[in-house]
Amino acid sequence: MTDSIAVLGAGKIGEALLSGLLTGGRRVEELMFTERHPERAAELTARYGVAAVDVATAAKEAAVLIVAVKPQDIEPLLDELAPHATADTLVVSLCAGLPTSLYERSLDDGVPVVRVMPNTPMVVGEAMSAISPGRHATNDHLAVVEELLSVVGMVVRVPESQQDAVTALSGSGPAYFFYLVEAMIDAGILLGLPRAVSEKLIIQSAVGAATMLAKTGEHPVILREAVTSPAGTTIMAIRELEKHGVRAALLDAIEAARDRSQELGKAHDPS
Ligand SMILES: NC(=O)C1=CN([C@@H]2O[C@H](COP(=O)(O)OP(=O)(O)OC[C@H]3O[C@@H](n4cnc5c(N)ncnc54)[C@H](O)[C@@H]3O)[C@@H](O)[C@H]2O)C=CC1
Ligand SMILES: O=C(O)[C@@H]1CCC=N1
Repeated sequence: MTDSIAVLGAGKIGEALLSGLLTGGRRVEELMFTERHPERAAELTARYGVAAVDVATAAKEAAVLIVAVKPQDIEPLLDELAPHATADTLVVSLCAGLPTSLYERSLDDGVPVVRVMPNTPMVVGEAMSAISPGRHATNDHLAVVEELLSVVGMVVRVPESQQDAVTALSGSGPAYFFYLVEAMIDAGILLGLPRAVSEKLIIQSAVGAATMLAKTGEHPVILREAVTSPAGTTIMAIRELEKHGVRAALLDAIEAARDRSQELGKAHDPS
């Protein structure tokens, strides 16, 4: 099993990872984090018992450093990290858009970097994480990251050139499903159902549909056709979705997210 792990920047995704790792069997003593805001650090230590440390301590004590700050905050973090990271430190970036080359330019030659796009369902052990090696990351480094992240969900390897698309699909993906669920609950309210009933109906339908997708291996079209009776209720709803361009809206939305991921990378590229 991997040695100690430090999360650098314990916001939403950093906390989701810490909590997922603890639920998945990691011991508190194997984990640590850095956090710019002391109140936030105190809150997390109180909640999980994990120690807040400084970057120098994290780099000295942890075998894996997981960067989870906003892309916009990466430069000061790299300035802090650069004097301490060596070829024995594995740096794992969770930051949307940021290429491994950005880290390699700032850190000593030979520091291995793995770029990861996870998602928040890691908090319930159902993350989808895609990982890509930087220039100095070997198969062994990828295996370490796979082992670490498999505790909180599924892991796939992708070429780094696909990471902006992955970010738009599975990194942001949970938000699209939450948005859809929110809108469907509102529809229940529109039809006069009590909110609690509407929430229960839609959330269990989402769980059921997701479980069917995951467990039957059937294509979504086949599963949808099985719900859609001739001249029935479902086809009336599908016609409205098509009329309102929901499919095209999704294609545009995910393309916009991919473009934003590319922009975030370019904003930190001096060339
Ligand atoms: N929220 C999500 O669903 C996902 C986020 N990501 C990526 O994870 C990263 C973090 O995102 P969130 O957790 O949503 O942001 P966040 O703003 O909730 O968390 C970032 C944390 O880093 C801390 N921080 C900033 N600079 C620091 C420094 N120099 N030293 C120590 N702590 C520092 C901030 O105080 C904050 O608590 C981003 O790069 C994002 O692209 C990736 C996948 C999913
Ligand atoms: O919205 C964002 O930029 C981050 C990256 C993927 C999910 N949340």
